[in-house]
Amino acid sequence: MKIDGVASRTIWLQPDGWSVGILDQTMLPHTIVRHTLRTIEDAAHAIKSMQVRGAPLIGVTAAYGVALAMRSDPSDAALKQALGFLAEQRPTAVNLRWALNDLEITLAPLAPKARAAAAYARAGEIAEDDVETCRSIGAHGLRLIRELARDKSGEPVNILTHCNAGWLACVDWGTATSPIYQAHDSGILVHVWVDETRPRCQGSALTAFELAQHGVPYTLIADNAGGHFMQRDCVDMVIVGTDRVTACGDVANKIGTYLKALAAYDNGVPFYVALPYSTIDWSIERGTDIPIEERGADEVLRVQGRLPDGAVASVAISADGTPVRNPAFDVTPAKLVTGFITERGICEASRDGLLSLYPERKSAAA
Ligand SMILES: CSC[C@H]1O[C@H](OP(=O)(O)O)[C@H](O)[C@@H]1O
Repeated sequence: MKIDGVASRTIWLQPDGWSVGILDQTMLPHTIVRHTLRTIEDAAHAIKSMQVRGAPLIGVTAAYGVALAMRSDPSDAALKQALGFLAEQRPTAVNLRWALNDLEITLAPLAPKARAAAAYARAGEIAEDDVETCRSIGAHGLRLIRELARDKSGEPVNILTHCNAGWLACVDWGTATSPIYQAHDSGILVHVWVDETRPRCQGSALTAFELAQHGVPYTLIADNAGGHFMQRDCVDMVIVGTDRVTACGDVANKIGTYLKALAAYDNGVPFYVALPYSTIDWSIERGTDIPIEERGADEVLRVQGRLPDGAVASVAISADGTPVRNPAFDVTPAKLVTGFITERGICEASRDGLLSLYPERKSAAA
């Protein structure tokens, strides 16, 4: 996608052929800052600090983190240490484990001297696969939006989304936003209700930013307003992303998603989850088995913003010493999900639904 009219991605291999560039998402929307990752520690910090975030992008960053580690020390011990170190950075998005498993399978059989080049090649393949996968998610999701548009008599299709499952959560296109971009680009009138998504405000800081850059009409709303707009027939569908879907269709996503799913269910609003194959965790069935990341208190106690003089600052919004819990994700049970939008098509949120699109998994899922 584009930033100020210039084609941009969230992560890229630098011209030197080994260091890795990233867009620092903790500085958006106020400033565009790009960093260079030169070590596995840089990659781990980028994931942990949420300079890069979003399940697919976390996976790609981890893959390049392994490549950086292999450039430094390709030994068996170093490979094992690198995989374990990166896996510790964030627990919920299954793409992190998926990518690390992929790199382990790719690199373990190789002679150490061959590992760095193979790791960079595989990380690049994973990144390019993510671009095509997200484009395909958009093509399938476009069909749903086009069907809704038929009944709108020239009015926009109103879509609510939560957090950021946009191109900033991936390498390009996004998951939840890809159908929106493709509908907009094909001339279908769309409007997006953007949940601000406290406490990290990925909606107000990231989704609003990328939709504005693409010229997609949107309205930023408080997280607590979504149910009200659904009740007033202002929402035609909900599309969110996900960090992990179980083999039976339960969905882990940014905290607050479950509440939106309840409001959608109560108001008969279609609730879709967009995801790539790499976000399906075939090893677990129940959403309650998904590890939920607990993040620091300051994310709730403080907000970052731009001062009148343009400087970006963090300010406290609660009294010092306020006790905080900060779960970063929640789990939406499959029964509240209308369907999944994947790179292979659309299916119901169930084991059978997922296996209808991924039949090669039937033996493993038995
Ligand atoms: C396409 S994955 C997007 C997914 O990841 C976000 O979490 P975070 O910003 O903490 O990495 C959020 O759950 C999005 O739906």
